[in-house]
Amino acid sequence: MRGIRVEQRREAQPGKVVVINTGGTISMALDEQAGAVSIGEGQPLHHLEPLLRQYAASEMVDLFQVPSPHMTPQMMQKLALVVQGYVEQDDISGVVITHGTDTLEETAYYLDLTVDTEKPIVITGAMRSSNEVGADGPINLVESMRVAADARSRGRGALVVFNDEIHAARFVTKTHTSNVSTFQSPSYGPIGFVTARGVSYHQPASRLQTYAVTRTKLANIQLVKMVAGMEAAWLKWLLDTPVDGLVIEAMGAGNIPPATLPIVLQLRARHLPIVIVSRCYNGYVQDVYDYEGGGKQLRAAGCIFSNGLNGQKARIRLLVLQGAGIPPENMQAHFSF
Ligand SMILES: NC(=O)C[C@H](N)C(=O)O
Repeated sequence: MRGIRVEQRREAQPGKVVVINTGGTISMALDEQAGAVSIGEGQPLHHLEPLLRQYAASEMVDLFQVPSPHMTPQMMQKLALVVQGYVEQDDISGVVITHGTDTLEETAYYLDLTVDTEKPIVITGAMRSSNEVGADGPINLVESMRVAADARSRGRGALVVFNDEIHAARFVTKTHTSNVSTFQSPSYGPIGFVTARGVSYHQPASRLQTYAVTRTKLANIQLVKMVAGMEAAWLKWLLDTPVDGLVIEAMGAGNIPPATLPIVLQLRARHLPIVIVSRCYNGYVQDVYDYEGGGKQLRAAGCIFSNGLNGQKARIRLLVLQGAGIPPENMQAHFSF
């Protein structure tokens, strides 16, 4: 143990790490009798504060107490403002956020896109609740603390720390319903590891553009997944609903079933921004196919092709871009990064 702490002190930044709790399994407990996991009363993670202080000066605050399927873009926006407020304080060197894992990647990506700072922002959670054998919450929280307190974590945007791995918010996704190694970055892998001796990165720090969300009313962006034999009727509601944008999880390299194409063309005729991503979890979408519903037709209709983001993250990106007032004609450039 002493070795870990010595290494940690050497790399720690002078300031304090703020831990912001938002809920999730990390702050839940298993009720043996009911056989179900649920959110507890009070301040579930505060008993860990003495442990966390062994690694860095810290302060813990409770913002939300929700399971992450209850998370909304409005709550993400509120969290981003709170985080921005903390990172602008000189005595704070980084922020850790505890969050449910189901939508953790969406919140992480929202923060990555909107919080303007070089300071580390780390998001973590747990797959096993606090009183289950092998609970992973405490170790994930301690490791997040070590990452947030480490000067080498600066300038990397929002990071997801889970199961000894450090992932970039842009690439990471939840891949397993129950395994503690659920967070993976398909195609890219983790950008670093948390080891017994310290925090280690195998990629240089890189930070992409952030956006100031200036519009108070968040855009209404829908996400639709294409399936074999999909008919127009499944999409017709989009013509009667006031939506601000649409993300289509298309097939393969970016193609849709022919019956759905007329609806997409009608939506484009109304200048609705439509972002194409793939159902595949590896690779980019491209306009390579020239058949009914093929990528070439989607591109010709002015659909935006995204660079390897999954559907839920492309939705967050479009939401942020609209919130930042990026004009529709510039959207493609902001999806080609
Ligand atoms: N492991 C978890 O945190 C899952 C939980 N359903 C949540 O996202 O809040």
